[in-house]
Amino acid sequence: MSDRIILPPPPRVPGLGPIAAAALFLDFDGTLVEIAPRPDAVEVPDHLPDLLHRLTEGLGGALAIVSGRALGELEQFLPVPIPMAGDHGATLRPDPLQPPTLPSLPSPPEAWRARADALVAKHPGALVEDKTHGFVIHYRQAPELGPEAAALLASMVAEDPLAFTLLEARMAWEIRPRGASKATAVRALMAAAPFAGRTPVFIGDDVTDEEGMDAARSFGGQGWRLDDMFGTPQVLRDWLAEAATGR
Ligand SMILES: O=P(O)(O)OC[C@H]1O[C@H](O[C@H]2O[C@H](CO)[C@@H](O)[C@H](O)[C@H]2O)[C@H](O)[C@@H](O)[C@@H]1O
Repeated sequence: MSDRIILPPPPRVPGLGPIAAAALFLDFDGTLVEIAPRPDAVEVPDHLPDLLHRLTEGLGGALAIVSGRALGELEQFLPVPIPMAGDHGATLRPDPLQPPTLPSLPSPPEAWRARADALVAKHPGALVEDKTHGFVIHYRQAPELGPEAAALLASMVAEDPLAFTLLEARMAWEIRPRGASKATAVRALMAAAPFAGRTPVFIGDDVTDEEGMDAARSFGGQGWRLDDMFGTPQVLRDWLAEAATGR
């Protein structure tokens, strides 16, 4: 793999200067692709998988998708051999040719999931999404459910606060095990080649990305919010395409 890409400044902050020897950490939903009405309705532009593959090669392998999505879903949306971390860092696949590593983490009791199902059943359009070690209540199609979903999941986490935490996402509430986050994913990836020693740049759109951004900063790198630096996923994709040319 070559190592020829120098990241250009983001379009909204041109004074930032180019970044050589970068390691790029990219969030998926709302960052690489536009938010859709449902998790399964996301549209991935045809050119995006190949673009990410070329970028990864040009960065000497140091690009990873770091997402709240389950790894299997990421692999379907982006069927290219690049490093990935799914489930908010609970599933790591640093080497795309090796099986993922699954840190030992708790999973919520079945009864919690059943209570979430019962609530969602009363709100047409809402849905529950399963994760390897948790689940999400999505209320984008049933906005009135937001506060009740938050209260229900908060009451569950209060039953076992050492094992689980509540995460607010975009029109969604999620139960996640403690011990995994986008920060743990960045730290694990930065511990070894090809990421170690590079300048990490984490790009995300959501409150769930803040931990990944902070982790990147702790390695002397940068955490960029999509809104501040690019504005939209389309502008980010254009910037990635410019970076991939290596000029
Ligand atoms: O870490 P990310 O890659 O940003 O993933 C965060 C969550 O994204 C998905 O939900 C969000 O996107 C959906 C599709 O655009 C949207 O319908 C939903 O309202 C958003 O919350 C995904 O379903 C979750 O599993 C991810 O954790």
